[in-house]
Amino acid sequence: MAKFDLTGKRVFVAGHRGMVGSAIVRRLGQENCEVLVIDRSEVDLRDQHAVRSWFARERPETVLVAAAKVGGILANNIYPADFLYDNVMIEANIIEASHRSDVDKLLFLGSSCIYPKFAPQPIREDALLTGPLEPTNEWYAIAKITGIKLAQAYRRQYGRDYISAMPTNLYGPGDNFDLQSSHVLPALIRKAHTAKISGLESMEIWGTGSPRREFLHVDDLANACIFLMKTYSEEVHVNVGTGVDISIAELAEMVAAVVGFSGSIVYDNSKPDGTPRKLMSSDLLQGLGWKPHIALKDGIEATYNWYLAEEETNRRIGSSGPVWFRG
Ligand SMILES: NC(=O)C1=CN([C@@H]2O[C@H](COP(=O)(O)OP(=O)(O)OC[C@H]3O[C@@H](n4cnc5c(N)ncnc54)[C@H](OP(=O)(O)O)[C@@H]3O)[C@@H](O)[C@H]2O)C=CC1
Ligand SMILES: C[C@H]1O[C@H](OP(=O)(O)OP(=O)(O)OC[C@H]2O[C@@H](n3cnc4c(=O)[nH]c(N)nc43)[C@H](O)[C@@H]2O)[C@@H](O)[C@@H](O)C1=O
Repeated sequence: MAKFDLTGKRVFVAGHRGMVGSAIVRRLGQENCEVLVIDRSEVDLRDQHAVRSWFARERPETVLVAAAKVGGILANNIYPADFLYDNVMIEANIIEASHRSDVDKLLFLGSSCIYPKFAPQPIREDALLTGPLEPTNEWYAIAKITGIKLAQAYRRQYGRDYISAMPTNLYGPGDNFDLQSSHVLPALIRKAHTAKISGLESMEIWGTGSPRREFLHVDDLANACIFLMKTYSEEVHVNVGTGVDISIAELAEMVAAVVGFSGSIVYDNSKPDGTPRKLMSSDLLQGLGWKPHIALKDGIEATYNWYLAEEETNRRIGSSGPVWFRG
């Protein structure tokens, strides 16, 4: 298929207030296109009628699906119904409404958790559906696999150019720093910062510290999304990562060093480790000509600075809770 041109297009970013959606909106500022967004208070994306009506009225020409029920290992484990139901409804409604409204280009965002818990490393795209999932996030994973399959099904049955990208663990400005529902990297920033300013001797982290994860800055992801929108038109989903992973223990040391916390790190083994390792193969995406630019340490420094600025803003406006607290 021909390369896709965003120029002059009405581009709907679903989930524009989230970490990924807001990064995509920032990145689209470099394109000559019109960005459309919806507030959740106006349209709950789980509501089929509301979604269809909005599409019929606003007529987007292309769509990026960054809306989802998202959370770290604990939230995924505690709220399986929300992670399955919300995500299936959001993606099914948006993909079906896009087809009805004749949207021909759509990018669906999944997650590296779609792959089997013990997939061979680095995990290639063809590892999908080759083995059992990690139990802490199988509900979310099944919803995300459904999203990939929906995009493929509309391509096969209706010839739609609907593509899917599978990001690795993400972080950056706009992340969720609530300790119960967040992912590990923002949690470690907040824990190290709290321990530092409280003069604590230690900070506690979950699990054994031995699991390995791959981390990508959200601005790199946003770049990859636009790159794929413009250049990619195949049925197979595309992994988006750095190709490099790190243990949670090493990550905790790195975050503590950036934040300036010099106490000890204590492991709470009652919390789950989850998948032992999920390093994705980046061969497909890098073969297409894309690569990330933000090194992990630089990205953590920038994210910590963003966190401090948010905290300062809250202090100045006398907010009862930080704006980044989503508990
Ligand atoms: N964060 C990560 O590490 C990773 C994320 N991803 C994927 O990237 C995408 C975005 O994630 P991320 O930005 O981190 O998540 P966020 O939680 O930051 O953002 C999710 C967005 O979806 C919106 N949303 C959720 N439910 C509804 C609903 N029912 N109706 C309307 N809007 C809704 C939220 O709206 P509101 O702001 O109003 O709450 C929010 O804007 C997801 O598809 C996720 O699976 C993939 C891999 C890793
Ligand atoms: C993106 C991805 O994110 C999730 O999968 P995950 O990678 O397992 O998620 P996580 O970031 O929460 O944890 C990574 C590792 O870090 C350890 N860990 C230590 N200390 C803290 C801590 O304080 N908080 C958290 N959250 N984890 C901690 C934790 O025990 C685990 O070993 C799923 O939502 C999945 O569906 C998904 O898509």
